[in-house]
Amino acid sequence: MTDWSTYIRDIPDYPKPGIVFKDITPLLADRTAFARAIEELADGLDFDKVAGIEARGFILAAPVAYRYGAGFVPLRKKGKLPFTTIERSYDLEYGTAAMEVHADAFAPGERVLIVDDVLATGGTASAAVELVRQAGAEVVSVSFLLELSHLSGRDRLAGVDVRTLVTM
Ligand SMILES: O=P(O)(O)OC[C@H]1O[C@H](OP(=O)(O)OP(=O)(O)O)[C@H](O)[C@@H]1O
Ligand SMILES: Nc1ncnc2[nH]cnc12
Repeated sequence: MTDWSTYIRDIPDYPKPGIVFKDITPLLADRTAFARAIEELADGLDFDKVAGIEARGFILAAPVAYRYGAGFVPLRKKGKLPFTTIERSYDLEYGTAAMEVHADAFAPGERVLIVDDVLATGGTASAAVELVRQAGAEVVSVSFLLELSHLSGRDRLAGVDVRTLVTM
């Protein structure tokens, strides 16, 4: 059993006063912890593609796709994708944003695993689920390194299979 919390540090008042930012860079920098995290984010799941959420989600989602022989699809912040896109707006713990995916990113019915680093309010992840479904694919699961349980993000993912490696 890995004690993931030893690799995640608290940064108070970042990026705004009152927010305790969970910094995962110590975990990423540790070869054993990083490899285990990639393994455990998707262990036992059956999927065709991994959709990664910009930006920190990309760091995890692309290695998961490579490790499990799946394709990778970026879910990007508005204005970054060059082809025709589908868009969704969402709220964050510290602001609002919009997310896009290429309209042709998935074949109809493809099985998709969504990967991100942190589940906080669930605004980002629920927008990602809607976006992937709107693009014609099936969301098999959403996997996170870390869940901030006091923000109740799981409530916004009701009916979706959710996996988190550590809860804080
Ligand atoms: O559950 P929520 O309240 O939606 O918050 C979680 C999201 O917030 C962070 O992303 P952020 O938008 O800060 O972007 P970054 O990955 O580019 O730093 C994090 O990486 C998640 O995507
Ligand atoms: N407190 C937090 N720390 C790191 N990433 C986050 N994303 C949303 N809230 C966050």
